[in-house]
Amino acid sequence: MKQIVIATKNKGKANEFKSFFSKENIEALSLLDLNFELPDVEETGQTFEENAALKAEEICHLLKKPVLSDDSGLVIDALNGRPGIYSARYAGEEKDDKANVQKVLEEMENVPENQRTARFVCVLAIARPGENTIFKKGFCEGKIATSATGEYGFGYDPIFIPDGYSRTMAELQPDEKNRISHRKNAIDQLEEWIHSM
Ligand SMILES: O=P(O)(O)OP(=O)(O)OP(=O)(O)OC[C@H]1O[C@@H](n2cnc3c(O)ncnc32)[C@H](O)[C@@H]1O
Ligand SMILES: [Mg+2]
Repeated sequence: MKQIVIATKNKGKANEFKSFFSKENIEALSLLDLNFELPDVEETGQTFEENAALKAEEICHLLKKPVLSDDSGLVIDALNGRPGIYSARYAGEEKDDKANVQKVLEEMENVPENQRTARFVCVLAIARPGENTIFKKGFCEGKIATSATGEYGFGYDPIFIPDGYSRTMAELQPDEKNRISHRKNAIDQLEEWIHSM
């Protein structure tokens, strides 16, 4: 079976990639699956693209094979685009999903329904030894709920209501999230590269 390394230590993301790639008969291995220690790549970029490139290129350089990375986040209009590229560490360096969700809910407390628009963004980078890095970007439009509900997914899923739905992303079955998500929309654009693997 073909394999692809995903430069992520996020279990929720890793599981979604495993599900997408298994449909193509490719095994997706995250950094959590590799039985040697790889560094935490510092995400010092100012854009999703810069951070995705940092993660894919550093791990590609160490492993000497193609590596895919994902830099993603939640962009909220009423918060001028925050948490954006800081989504993972919005409430602090310990990357606590529940604390991040709570911080957003508090900041959005007095924002009326029609101003709660937001989108998930996913930038994928594929770094290959000796070649230029490829980027693909996907979005999922929606709005911010007034409380957290649902047990599926990860991150901000419990407070994100995708357009066309009345439930949060965390209330959707994983298969359903994976049909409409920002990650799915970015991965769909990888088709040509996947078939050239
Ligand atoms: O950098 P890696 O190791 O991949 O893992 P990370 O969790 O730090 O990932 P990012 O730097 O890309 O930060 C993205 C954050 O945005 C949020 N996020 C991204 N995709 C999401 C999704 O599908 N559903 C809910 N929240 C998501 C979630 O809080 C992530 O921690
Ligand atoms: Mg990160």
